[in-house]
Amino acid sequence: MGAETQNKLGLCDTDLLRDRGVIAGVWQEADSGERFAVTNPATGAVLAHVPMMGAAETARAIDAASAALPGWRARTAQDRATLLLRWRDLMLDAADDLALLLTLEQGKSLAESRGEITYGASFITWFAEEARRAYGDVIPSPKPGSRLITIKQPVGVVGAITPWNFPNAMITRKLGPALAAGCTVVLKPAEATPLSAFALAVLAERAGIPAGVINIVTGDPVEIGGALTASPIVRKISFTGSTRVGRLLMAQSAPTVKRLSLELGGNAPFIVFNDAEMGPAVAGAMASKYRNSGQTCVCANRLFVEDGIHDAFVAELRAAVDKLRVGHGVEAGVNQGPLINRAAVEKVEELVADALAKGATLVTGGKRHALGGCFYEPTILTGVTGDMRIAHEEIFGPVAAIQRFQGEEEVLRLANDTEFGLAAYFYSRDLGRIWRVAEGLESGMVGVNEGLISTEVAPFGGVKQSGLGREGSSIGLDEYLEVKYISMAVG
Ligand SMILES: NC(=O)C1=CN([C@@H]2O[C@H](COP(=O)(O)OP(=O)(O)OC[C@H]3O[C@@H](n4cnc5c(N)ncnc54)[C@H](OP(=O)(O)O)[C@@H]3O)[C@@H](O)[C@H]2O)C=CC1
Ligand SMILES: O=C(O)CCCC(=O)O
Repeated sequence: MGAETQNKLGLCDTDLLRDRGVIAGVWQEADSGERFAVTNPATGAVLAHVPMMGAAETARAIDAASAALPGWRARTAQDRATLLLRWRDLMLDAADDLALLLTLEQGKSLAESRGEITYGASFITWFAEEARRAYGDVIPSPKPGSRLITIKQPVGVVGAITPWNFPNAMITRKLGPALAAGCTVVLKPAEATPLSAFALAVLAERAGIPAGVINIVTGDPVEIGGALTASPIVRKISFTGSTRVGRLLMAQSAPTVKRLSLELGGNAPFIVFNDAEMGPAVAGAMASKYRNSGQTCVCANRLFVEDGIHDAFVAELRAAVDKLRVGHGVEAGVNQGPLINRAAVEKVEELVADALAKGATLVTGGKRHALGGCFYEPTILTGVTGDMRIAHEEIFGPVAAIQRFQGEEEVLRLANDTEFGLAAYFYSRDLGRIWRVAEGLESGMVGVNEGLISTEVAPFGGVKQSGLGREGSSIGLDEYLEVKYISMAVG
């Protein structure tokens, strides 16, 4: 890419903008020479053209990761940690550029992008530290003259497939533990947001992470996913994205019996009981619902508000929503960027139209924003009921869909009436209820009196059809390690 194109985006370090995949340390085009455009969802402007790779390039990337594996896993955990921390430092030094690139290709506000870069880097720090604590066990033997021990070893080559809603942090949440454990990776970032992935690879190279440890292929998701899952060399698939694709990857991984981490769709309930403190409940709903314009898998998807507090809560939520500022993420003061593409806007429109046709009430918003393109107005609907699509499907947009309820029993039944089980939130000041509801919710994560619960130190993941495994936390490293049991006769 020419220096002029790179400079156009306003990066200080123009070398961070790349437009090729990387295999065995070599930045390269697709075999066919074909490319596809990466656009800014706020303006439609083309940011870059990147390679349309497929099965053949993926096979070479797998071979590169396999060739790099013996050297990488043989290093000490301390050595890998040193390189990872150097990579982390470079990310933080380049935070402004990484955030700008992220906002340009994904749309979220610069403030949110900066937050994501810090959050993304935190996974590298955490797993660099955890790498040195991949302890095994000594097991008291049931027979004399024998010693039983376990050791932990890297799974091997990992295929990582990541989504567009967190173009930085979903990569570091997978590559941090994979590399720390001693695995090598073939990464397929989302079609909409490959530039953040390439920038991370540039920094990894500068940090001294050897060629072949991180390989990136962009292009046809079916071909790339097919090649990764079919390969007997790839021992694990780590995926974040829709439940539909997660199911597919699980089925495709069956013939080679791969390890799987699947972080899939959510339908988070956000429950406000009569005894909740109003201020924090509204602030939590704003954070949980409107972060990233509603495009996270842990966003409040269904808000259940108890009868006695319902009208006051809706009024306060509306006051807060009406203060949101929609616009291009790079503009000062904007906190609601565009949705990722036209299809996302159309899906939100369909869900809102279906709800209104079935009797929901529009409190505010409810249509495309005057800015046009991919912008949608922050919206509140009340009177939502279980027969509406919006109560069952992931909205992935800035729409608060509010249902009224009476009592703990009813709301637990409603909250659990979904095939998903990722995050759930509730607000109450009753200690007994807090325990009962936290235990009764069918979800992998629960926020009690808070709407933002993600952190690198805690296990992130779901139950039911929201996925398998956990990312972050000490458990997150185990997802990339195999336990080997060694039994020794010592005479
Ligand atoms: N859990 C979460 O965080 C996310 C949930 N979603 C949910 O999914 C909906 C659709 O979003 P979408 O971006 O289409 O999600 P997808 O699940 O389609 O995309 C996620 C990743 O999977 C890749 N992918 C798509 N099809 C295949 C395949 N057959 N084999 C292997 N990889 C594949 C995508 O590639 P490519 O980009 O090239 O298509 C992307 O890298 C959203 O509206 C939301 O409801 C979406 C993103 C994240
Ligand atoms: O939407 C996702 O897939 C991840 C949510 C971001 C986070 O809170 O970690």
